[in-house]
Amino acid sequence: MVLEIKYIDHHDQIEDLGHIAVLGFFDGLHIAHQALINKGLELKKKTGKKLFVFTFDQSIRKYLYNEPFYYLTSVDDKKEILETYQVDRLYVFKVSKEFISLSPENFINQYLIQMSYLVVGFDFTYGFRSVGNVSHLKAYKEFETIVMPEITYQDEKIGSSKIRQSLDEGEMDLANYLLGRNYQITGEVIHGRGVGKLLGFPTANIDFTNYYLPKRGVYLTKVIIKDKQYYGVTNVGKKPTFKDQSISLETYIFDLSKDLYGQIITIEFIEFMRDEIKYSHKEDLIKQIYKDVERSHEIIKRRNS
Ligand SMILES: Cc1cc2nc3c(=O)[nH]c(=O)nc-3n(C[C@H](O)[C@H](O)[C@H](O)COP(=O)(O)O)c2cc1C
Ligand SMILES: Nc1ncnc2c1ncn2[C@@H]1O[C@H](COP(=O)(O)OP(=O)(O)O)[C@@H](O)[C@H]1O
Repeated sequence: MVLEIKYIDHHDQIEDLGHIAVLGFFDGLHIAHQALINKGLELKKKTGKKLFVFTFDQSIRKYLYNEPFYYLTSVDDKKEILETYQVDRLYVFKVSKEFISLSPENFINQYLIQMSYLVVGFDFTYGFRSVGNVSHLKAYKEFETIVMPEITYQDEKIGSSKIRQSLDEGEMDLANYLLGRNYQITGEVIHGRGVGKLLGFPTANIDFTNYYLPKRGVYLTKVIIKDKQYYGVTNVGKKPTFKDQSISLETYIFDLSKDLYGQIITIEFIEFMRDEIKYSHKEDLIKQIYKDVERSHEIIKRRNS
């Protein structure tokens, strides 16, 4: 099903009447977010109404504090995931000074008053200074508000902070469990320094822009290129063996030999294998990468058996 995507700003109004709106920033679109979407889907099946998801183009908190935001899922990632859920439309609020100044009442009146159902999480807040909350929403008689309770994992709230923490620790099994899929980064293949080919391991360097990077080191990954799937070994890091200290995300892709520059590819992180090492001789790094490739084949076998 093709999902329609509409960006809206503080001038826009929503013309559709009587549908289901699931609201949230949804960074990660993890299993707790998926519970909200599933609730919306259940209502859609029961009532025949359309299912809309409302999200924001960036984190309002980071916008307020003027901090950079490193996301777990881009808007395009969210669109792709929601396509598998029979969501009819994705509305993306464009965060701006005017948008965040909307009072809670104006926010509801402008965008949501004509909906039949609102589905939100227990800690959802909205409107200027986030003063609108779920009890305010429940007071509206125009629509029914369904509040989804907190979902926990080992007594902790499942959320993007917990996922970021597991990515920081290289705990990919936990991160991927909480996400309900493998953590992935999609971006354009850009030029590196051309050293990879000289080492005998050409690597596709990805422009990861504002994505949250997992712990520095070497990973077994899956690589998706135009719907075809490969395995690879990915290095996230500063390549301490060399002088260049910039962080890169680069992958040696198995069973592939072609020019990838300019293509948009997806890297899925499966398992953290080791930390980055600073070698005095590049020959030792080459030997280590041979070992990484060998070990990654063993991991693939173990995981697929
Ligand atoms: C599987 C793998 C493991 C790597 N491990 C290390 C490492 O431990 N230390 C290091 O300095 N660089 C490591 N690298 C990065 C290489 O140094 C890098 O691929 C090379 O510098 C090529 O950079 P380029 O893409 O800019 O040409 C690794 C790369 C791969 C693909
Ligand atoms: N198996 C492969 N895995 C990754 N990239 C490959 C592979 N085969 C060919 N390439 C191509 O080679 C380029 C990488 O070569 P490399 O010397 O590492 O250059 P750069 O420093 O620009 O990344 C990739 O961007 C891609 O176009």
